[in-house]
Amino acid sequence: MTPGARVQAAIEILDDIQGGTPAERAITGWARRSRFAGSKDRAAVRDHVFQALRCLRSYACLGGAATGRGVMIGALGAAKVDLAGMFTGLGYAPSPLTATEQDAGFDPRDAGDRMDLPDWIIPDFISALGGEAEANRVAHLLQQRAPVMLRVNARKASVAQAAELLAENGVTAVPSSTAMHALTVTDDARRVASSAAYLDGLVELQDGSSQAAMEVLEITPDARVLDYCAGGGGKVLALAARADAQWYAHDALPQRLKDLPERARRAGVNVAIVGSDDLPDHDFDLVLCDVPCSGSGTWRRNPDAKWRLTSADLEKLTAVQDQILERASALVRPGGCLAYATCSVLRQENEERLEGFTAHNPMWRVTFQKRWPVSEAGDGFFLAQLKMA
Ligand SMILES: C[S@@+](CC[C@H](N)C(=O)[O-])C[C@H]1O[C@@H](n2cnc3c(N)ncnc32)[C@H](O)[C@@H]1O
Repeated sequence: MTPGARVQAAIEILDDIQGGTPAERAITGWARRSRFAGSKDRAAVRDHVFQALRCLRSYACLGGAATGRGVMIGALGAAKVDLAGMFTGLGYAPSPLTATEQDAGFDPRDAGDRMDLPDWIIPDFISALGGEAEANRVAHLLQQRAPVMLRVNARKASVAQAAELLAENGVTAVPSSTAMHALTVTDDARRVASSAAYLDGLVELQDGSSQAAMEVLEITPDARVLDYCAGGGGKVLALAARADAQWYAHDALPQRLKDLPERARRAGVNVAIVGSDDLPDHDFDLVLCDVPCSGSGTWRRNPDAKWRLTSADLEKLTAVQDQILERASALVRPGGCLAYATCSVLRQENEERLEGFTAHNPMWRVTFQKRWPVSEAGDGFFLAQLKMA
């Protein structure tokens, strides 16, 4: 595909997304209809779409329209691409800009346009981040592509050994100060999944802030540790890499756990999967709740989510978070710990949930609480540890 044809494909996919189709489904649908597109074309089109979604409102201003075409005009203009050279109408390239389109763009003025956030969330976003300066900084980072980060499995390799092995397969990765075993991939992230370091369990894909959070949880030797919302198992695998304990994973949706056995095998650890009916009360030394959340600290990885989230969704999420805390707390043995984590920056999903929980359950107190900020080397993440008084 020519560069122009890739832009035209992105325009069509963005129109599909604006029409209500979730981004992943819109991209997959286009790829199925476009058998001529090779893997490099698919990656380039996906990159266009994801970057456009990160900056949907600001690009719509710059391009003068909130359509797929307007957004891509804004995106390419912001990237200083020669628009006349791209919008040629030749082959599958988009048609040339009309006179109206050439003059339609303007600089984003409103806060929501500048920050690329839905209007309804801006007050909460600013207050959660302690003021406009930090909110603008974070919003700006969410407009950019996220770093690709790896966690080196300390059971199998040092950070330096893992970086060396990755380099043999064409992946360049450098140590990150965000977490002890973190690497940031600086070149050819697409080769990670087929690299020997990945296939042999020396590295896992994991954001730096998640890694840093899993470094601070207290694990006593031989403890019984339950990852209550385990999903793909990223958190329990990070914990299992640093301590010897008995590891258990649970998820309300068991299909979410499907990759965990293979990931645990690669990592060289045992993680037992437990169903909801097989969870005895007061049985675990530590129960980690990495709860479902808005993902607002990770919106640069999943930018579609920031436009889909509504205030009603946020309310439903906080109700689920409360239910999880209540249920998970009953699984902790006397003297044990409960951990609560989100990848959200919002107070409603973090501090306010803990305030509500400890108000209803005064025997629990928060012993540790930390926010990891959105940065060049990590997503927004929140972790609290609670003990029974
Ligand atoms: C943030 S994701 C977990 C990510 C995972 N810990 C990781 O590191 O890969 C939240 C998970 O919670 C699960 N979940 C949702 N509601 C739940 C509930 N009531 N009880 C337990 N798990 C739930 C979801 O299916 C989802 O897999």
